[in-house]
Amino acid sequence: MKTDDKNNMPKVRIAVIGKSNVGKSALTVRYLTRRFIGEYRSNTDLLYRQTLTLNNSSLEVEIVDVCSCDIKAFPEEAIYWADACVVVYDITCRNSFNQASDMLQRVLNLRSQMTTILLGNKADLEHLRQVEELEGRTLAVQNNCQFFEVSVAENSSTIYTAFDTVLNDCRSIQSSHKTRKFSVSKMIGTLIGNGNNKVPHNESRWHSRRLS
Ligand SMILES: Nc1nc2c(ncn2[C@@H]2O[C@H](COP(=O)(O)OP(=O)(O)OP(=O)(O)O)[C@@H](O)[C@H]2O)c(=O)[nH]1
Repeated sequence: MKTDDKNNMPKVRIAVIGKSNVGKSALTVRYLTRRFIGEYRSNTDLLYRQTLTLNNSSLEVEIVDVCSCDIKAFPEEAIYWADACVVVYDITCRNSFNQASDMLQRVLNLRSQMTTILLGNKADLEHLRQVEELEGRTLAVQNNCQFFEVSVAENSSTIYTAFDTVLNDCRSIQSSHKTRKFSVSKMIGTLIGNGNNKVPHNESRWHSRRLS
């Protein structure tokens, strides 16, 4: 299990990706603070760190909010860094759905076992809808991930369900890795490596932010 070196607290890292303007920053800030920030302009990737309580235990959560990524500038580094990925689109923007579809494929090509969810945002704008809920659900099924439709603006409770699903899934994977690690000899571990298959990443280039 990934732990914080200082206090042994379990840690889960999440990458939030999707086309520009789908609400990635608003979603991240809403989840961590329950506040809605209407205009959130940023031209850099932001790394949020927060200690949360999940199932009565403390958990260090790190979320990288990848700014305006598209398929040409796919955030590979963030995908290798993270334990889980939240792919966001805007239900009023067909193009953002198409990009989410490409991104899902790309994520799963890089890390086929990664915990991934698909999230359709701006459900409050029903009159402007361009992507039916069933299309989102179908895309998620095709990519073997969970699907949620939410409105960050209206503070849908589904936002918290979605993130809790991700965190619970990551923690159970981390626990099973930990158990497995102790059940094989150090020699085998040395020979086969840790199986992370991760490329080096430079976390320091992300702007770090702690919200309260
Ligand atoms: N109506 C509505 N607007 C939303 C919702 N979520 C976010 N927005 C608005 O959508 C716009 C974009 O939100 P951001 O959070 O900046 O989107 P982003 O994906 O981080 O954008 P980039 O930083 O450009 O990648 C802002 O004007 C938000 O107020 C929502 O659920 N409903």
